Amino acid sequence: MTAIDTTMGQGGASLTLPARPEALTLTAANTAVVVIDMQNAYASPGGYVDLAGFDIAGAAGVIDKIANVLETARKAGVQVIYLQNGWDAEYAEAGGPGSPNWHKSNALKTMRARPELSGQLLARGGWDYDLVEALTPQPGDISLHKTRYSAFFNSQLDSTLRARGIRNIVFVGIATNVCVESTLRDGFHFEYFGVMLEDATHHLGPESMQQASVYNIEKFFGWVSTTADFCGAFGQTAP
Ligand SMILES: NC(=O)N/C=C\C(=O)O
Repeated sequence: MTAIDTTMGQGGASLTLPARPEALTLTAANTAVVVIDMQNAYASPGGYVDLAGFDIAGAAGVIDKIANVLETARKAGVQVIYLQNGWDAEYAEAGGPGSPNWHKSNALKTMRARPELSGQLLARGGWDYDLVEALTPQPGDISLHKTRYSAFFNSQLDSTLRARGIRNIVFVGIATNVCVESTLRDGFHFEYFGVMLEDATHHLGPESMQQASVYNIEKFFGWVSTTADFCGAFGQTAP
């Protein structure tokens, strides 16, 4: 099958990333790895999603996969961009009762139900907001803050990507069916090619959520690949 060419003839050493439903031809320079919300809130016992009653057993497994992806990306000269989800310590950025976010956020709901947790969940400056230690950003990586599920909303992600000529976003992180999919969908509408590494993402809710996102992305919004294929393709490029 012919690969889809995302380089638009702009030159640079191109490579082919195996993906479904089509392989993609891209360059290290026109690609970024976007790490969605690998914070204690989403991946550590005692973090927000654990306290809110979600099963986080599968989260630990994606940390190692993401670490491999990031190591390969940095060596290949692919820009690594971290997103962290949350709000200021006073939760003004979360919106008040006039915001759907105030009503739907399970972090805010958990704190309302358990006032002893007030101020602890997803508040900038706290442990819950911090990235998991194993995925600490390295020199050259970019860290951005976001306040809603989509990393494109009210953030610097689009300008950061456009200023660097990046057209392809490789997604890793948590949660597949919430912030990863929301961001990939918005990226699609902003003309980015979104590729999700299915084994470097983890869902919230039943396993069928992961499968539904994979189907949605493969069929409508982007491409699905794996850690092994990403590392195989980019591991052979000189920076
Ligand atoms: N990072 C995410 O996918 N977050 C999902 C839910 C939340 O932040 O409440």
